[in-house]
Amino acid sequence: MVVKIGLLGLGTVGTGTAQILLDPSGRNPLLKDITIHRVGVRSPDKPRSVQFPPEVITSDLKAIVNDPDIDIVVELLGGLEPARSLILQAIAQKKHVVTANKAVIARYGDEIYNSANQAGVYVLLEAAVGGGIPIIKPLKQSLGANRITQIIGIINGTTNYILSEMTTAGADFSDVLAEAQRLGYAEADPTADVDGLDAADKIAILASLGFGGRVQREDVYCEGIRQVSAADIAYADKLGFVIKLLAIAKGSGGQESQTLELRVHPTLVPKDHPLASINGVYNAILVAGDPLGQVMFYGPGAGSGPTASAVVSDIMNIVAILKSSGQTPTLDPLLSCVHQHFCQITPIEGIKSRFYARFLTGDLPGVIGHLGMSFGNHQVSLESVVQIGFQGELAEIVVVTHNVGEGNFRAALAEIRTLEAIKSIPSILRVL
Ligand SMILES: NC(=O)C1=CN([C@@H]2O[C@H](COP(=O)(O)OP(=O)(O)OC[C@H]3O[C@@H](n4cnc5c(N)ncnc54)[C@H](OP(=O)(O)O)[C@@H]3O)[C@@H](O)[C@H]2O)C=CC1
Ligand SMILES: N[C@@H](CC=O)C(=O)O
Ligand code: NA
Repeated sequence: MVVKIGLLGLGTVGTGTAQILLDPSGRNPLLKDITIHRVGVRSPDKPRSVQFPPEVITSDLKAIVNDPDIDIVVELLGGLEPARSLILQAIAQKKHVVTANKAVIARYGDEIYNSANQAGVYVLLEAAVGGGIPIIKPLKQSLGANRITQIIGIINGTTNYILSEMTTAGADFSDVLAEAQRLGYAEADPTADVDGLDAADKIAILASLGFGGRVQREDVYCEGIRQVSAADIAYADKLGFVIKLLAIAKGSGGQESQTLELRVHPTLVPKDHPLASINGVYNAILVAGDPLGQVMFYGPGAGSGPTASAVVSDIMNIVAILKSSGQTPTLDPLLSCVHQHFCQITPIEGIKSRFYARFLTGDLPGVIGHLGMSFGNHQVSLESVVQIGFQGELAEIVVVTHNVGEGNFRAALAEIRTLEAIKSIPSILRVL
């Protein structure tokens, strides 16, 4: 039995996927039973690094999802539309779907999985989070015996690449972003990477799997890396931290958790923490659960080959099922998406964390005392206060707090902004 693939998209990930499927020697024998039947792109005449006969390539994507010969639709277009409609149409035609599209799944997962469960088909998405790192299937299967309490990850390769280059080479933000785009790591619109939206899509998916409920994408609190400056990277270094864009999901009771913390923001990570040494396009996801303790998944989080490796593993899973049963009478609950309810998410004001804040002040006696007083007025206790240097006439004071309520911290800052000596607060970051 030969399984026929309809490949939607032949860009960075589509090309990597085609390259694996067209070169099966030395890989799992299942790959020899897969053929790329049709390929859908925007511009069929564009020169490509993988060649297909002209009749295979088309810009008519609807014809692919409706083609009765195709068993599995592999959606590697990106963006919300037409990707969402094509996935739904493929499901309606009772085709299995493999996708790398976290943006669509994070927003329309509810609609897509309800349709897929009704149609009795799989929608697999290993490539959507962590690129080549196996994380979706481990959360669905290998870690299923645990009560998951935390998922903390560096899950955007582009921003990790940018922050790493800014830290090690003192490189300029826009130059590094251009290089990440050239290397195929960034989204078509890199705003999704830089503003933390891509990481927010991904943590919504991971939280849903780890905590056994669906997640509304708009409930994920999200800050990107635009406000992270060379000065903050240097101060963090002096204080024993590196700055990383972290995605965090926490719940106290595994799948019975009443509420979840769900957030993405640049974070000062202690240099001895396992996530501190994850650099470049690499991603890492730390999962904590009972009775497992902690496990960390690490590897290339973006790029053509690594992401394609995850796409093809999903295709192989479906091919193995099709070959062993000839059909899919009931969906395997460890591979499909069975949960129905939506998780409650704690608003960011209700979350406790440590903070780093940098102040530019007049170089006057008593400034540090006034700062300490204002923090104290709002029950914000301080771990350290240091005056490290000057910017022109202004003194630069950096404060790191203990674990405090976000609401208390914001109230203290509001009071501090009214102090005459405080000229500006150029950065406020959270500390792990
Ligand atoms: N790049 C990466 O490292 C990773 C990407 N992903 C995800 O994988 C997916 C694909 O990303 P990537 O390969 O980088 O994207 P690219 O922009 O490199 O490729 C997109 C492909 O889809 C085709 N396409 C896009 N829109 C349409 C449309 N409306 N009609 C017809 N064809 C269309 C393009 O056609 P044409 O070639 O003619 O322009 C192109 O072949 C995205 O969901 C992304 O988030 C996930 C993990 C890592
Ligand atoms: N743009 C994403 C690609 C993979 O999901 C990233 O940089 O991580
Ligand atoms: Na993955």
